[in-house]
Amino acid sequence: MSDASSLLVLNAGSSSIKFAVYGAGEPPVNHWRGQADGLGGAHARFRVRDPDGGVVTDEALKDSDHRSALERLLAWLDDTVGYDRLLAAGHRVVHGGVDFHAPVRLTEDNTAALESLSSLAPLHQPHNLAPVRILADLRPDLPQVACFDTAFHRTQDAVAQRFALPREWSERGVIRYGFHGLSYEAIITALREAHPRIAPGRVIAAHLGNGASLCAMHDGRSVATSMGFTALDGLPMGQRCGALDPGVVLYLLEQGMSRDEVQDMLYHRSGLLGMSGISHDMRELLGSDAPEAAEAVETYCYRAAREIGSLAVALGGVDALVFTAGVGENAPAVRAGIVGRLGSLGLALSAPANDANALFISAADSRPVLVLPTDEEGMIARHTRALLS
Ligand SMILES: Nc1ncnc2c1ncn2[C@@H]1O[C@H](COP(=O)(O)OP(=O)(O)O)[C@@H](O)[C@H]1O
Ligand SMILES: CC(=O)OP(=O)(O)O
Ligand SMILES: [Mg+2]
Repeated sequence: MSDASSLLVLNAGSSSIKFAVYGAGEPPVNHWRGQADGLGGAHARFRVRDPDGGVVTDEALKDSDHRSALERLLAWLDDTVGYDRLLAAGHRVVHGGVDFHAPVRLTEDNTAALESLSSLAPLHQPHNLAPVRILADLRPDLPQVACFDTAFHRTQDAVAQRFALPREWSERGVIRYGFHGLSYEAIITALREAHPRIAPGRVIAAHLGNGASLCAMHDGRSVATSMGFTALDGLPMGQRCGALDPGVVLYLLEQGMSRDEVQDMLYHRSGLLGMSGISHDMRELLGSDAPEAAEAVETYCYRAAREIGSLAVALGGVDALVFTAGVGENAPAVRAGIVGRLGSLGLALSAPANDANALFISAADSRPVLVLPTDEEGMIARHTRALLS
């Protein structure tokens, strides 16, 4: 495969389709990134940027459904790289369940199998897979590949994946899958390439974005992670509750809430939004002087620090900590609120480096603490290329 051919990468959500276009050489090189957002609303837009952030296209979408957005994207690709130059589409699919441990070429059968996992990732799975169906219809000859958020964690020991439930349920796939695996793989790949002394060590990565989780890695392999059976577990997130006493769910049901109402509350009305009553957006909470905003941020940092302590035990110590994703890459106050609680692990920040969002933000006498941009799309491009060549 040559760089003259292109790979399309899609990360589709409920109201947006994020995409990136790569040259198909080794390694794939990014040419454009973009998104169709506001889908389903009155102000859907289609935007494309070059790798320097320059705006290539920014226009309103006449029709705001996912199919129209993909039609616009394909038309733009036809004009830009040409129909024959597009070799494949690689998709982020959040849940691979028991059966999918590595990227796969999508067929009718495995697409249906992945759709059947939708209740395990209601925020993501149906939206990740809708474009697969639409593209299969619009471009039946285009190979499509699914890359899973869960796959990277399948190397974990059984003890890390087990719930303390009756064995029959573990055997039926009720285990800790873990998510954000493409992001953690991108982080370990970046460490291997630029910081080869850190990569093989005991590394904890904190992916703090809309969803948030932690991953403990040793020798570049996932050892433990904070998310479990679904992407609700672990850290409090923008709108999701994170780890919760399961007795709370029973109590809510007993109080007369329906299953769907409980699901809506835990996925959409909890986390930073629920605690603050103001917003799910960390930027807004950090800029607010309401005490509820400060309490929500404090709980977020406290819980992340506690969970980092738990992962440090799973690793038998920690050699480096990496922050990534929207909050991790851009919010010095959150990093300070977390690392300020981790002195007992030998971790401390340099305030000026942290405030500058520098690559290394640790104090001189601390183990390394880094800020690294994640690149889920780049990882998908690499997997898609590898699977097809
Ligand atoms: N400068 C910033 N300060 C604080 N939080 C930020 C900043 N920039 C982005 N964020 C947070 O990052 C979150 C989005 O993270 P991101 O990784 O882009 O999410 P996703 O890719 O899952 O949609 C936003 O909800 C916002 O709260
Ligand atoms: C799995 C998950 O939570 O993903 P995101 O952070 O994109 O919502
Ligand atoms: Mg994300």
